[in-house]
Amino acid sequence: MNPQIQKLHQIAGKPERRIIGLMSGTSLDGLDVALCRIAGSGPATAVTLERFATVPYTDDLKNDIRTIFAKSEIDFEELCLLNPYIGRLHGQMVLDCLREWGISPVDVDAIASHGQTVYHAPKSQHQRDKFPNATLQIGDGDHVAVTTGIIALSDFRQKHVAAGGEGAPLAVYGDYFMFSKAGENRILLNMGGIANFTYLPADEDATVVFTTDTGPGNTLLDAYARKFLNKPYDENGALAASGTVDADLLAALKSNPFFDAPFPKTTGPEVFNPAYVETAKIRSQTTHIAPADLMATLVQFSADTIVEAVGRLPHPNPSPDFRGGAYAVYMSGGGMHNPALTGAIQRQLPNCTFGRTDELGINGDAKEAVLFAVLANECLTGGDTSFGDRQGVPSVTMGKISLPG
Ligand SMILES: Nc1ncnc2c1ncn2[C@@H]1O[C@H](COP(=O)(O)OP(=O)(O)OP(=O)(O)O)[C@@H](O)[C@H]1O
Ligand SMILES: CC(=O)N[C@H]1[C@@H]2OC[C@@H](O2)[C@@H](O)[C@@H]1O[C@H](C)C(=O)O
Repeated sequence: MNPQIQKLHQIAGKPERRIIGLMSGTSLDGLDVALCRIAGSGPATAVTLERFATVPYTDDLKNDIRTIFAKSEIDFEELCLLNPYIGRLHGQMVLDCLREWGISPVDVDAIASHGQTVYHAPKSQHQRDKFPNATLQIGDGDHVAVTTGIIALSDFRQKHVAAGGEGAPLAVYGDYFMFSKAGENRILLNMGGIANFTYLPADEDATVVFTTDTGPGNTLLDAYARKFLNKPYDENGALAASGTVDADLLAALKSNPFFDAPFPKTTGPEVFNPAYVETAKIRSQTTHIAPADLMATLVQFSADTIVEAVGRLPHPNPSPDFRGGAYAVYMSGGGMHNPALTGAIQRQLPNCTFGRTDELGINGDAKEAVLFAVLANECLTGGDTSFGDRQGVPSVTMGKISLPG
């Protein structure tokens, strides 16, 4: 037997595995590196987050990625070059983190690498009959494995698409395994570039849970912070807090079929980008809106679309203590650090309690990276949870395996 297959077999049989989850999201702020200790699988998954770091992307790398990011027309050579380049870079970033943490690569069982999403095109968006849902992540797993000498699992989203999903959101699997709690109706709200939430009903029914994108989280805020402030984001929502919401522009921004489509659904910066905002400005005759008022309106747009999606949740199998729309909301992702955004959400959901996933043992900035470690763990050792026969939440394990030698 190939000794590496033997090693894979041995890792899959261990009672506990050390897996590094890697996530670099749509904000392009950096690579999240989460070193996890994971025991069990499925609903019995137990995760300890041992170390976490965000390795910032250089401006040079951000600019390189932006040349091909979320665009329908790109330089194909750039895409081809960035695929191995990002794989190697992510591998090197893992090695740098391990050195800093004083941990040897031989003490890590696997890396779970999300890669860099460069284009996301669910059918609802591309609307071309003969083509399926589609999504593309680069930073090939073979380069991660060979660079680090550690077995890598990667490209998680393709199996989801192959099995009938949109390739996202995948958070439902990790959220259900890690955060579902009998007796509490929970919402796990992640506010990254795009916002999404997972619905975890109090009866813990796996055939009911789902995650859905709700629309923009920080992506539009960041784009205009770059323009108005020459900064990567509007720190603590300061500019937004100094402005006033424009009702006409807000209505124009909300006028998109994505918001009326059923759950679960996905979107991305391919739809919600500055061109979308500029079109809405023209439609609402607000082209001369002041920067602070535009930021305030964009914050309200993100907040309202999150709140309105929560308001449309079904309430199946309510538990005896169901409080009619009162959920325990646990936030994660960079948007939880923006009080303008969290305030606008909390004001509109007075019956909900709000906390961060930190209270549940997982740092909210690390949650998505941890998710991929959990998905890799499931691919290696689990895979028998049935999420039912529903569109968007196929009962499959995900991740392709790259051997380092
Ligand atoms: N102090 C802060 N004030 C305002 N915004 C903040 C603050 N800290 C972080 N953010 C926001 O969080 C963003 C980073 O969030 P995160 O790392 O969750 O995004 P991501 O993982 O790239 O996104 P996605 O989940 O869509 O893939 C920043 O770009 C910024 O918009
Ligand atoms: C295609 C893609 O990379 N989507 C991301 C993105 O970031 C947030 C949102 O849009 C979500 O759908 C997804 O990531 C998380 C981790 C998910 O799949 O659950």
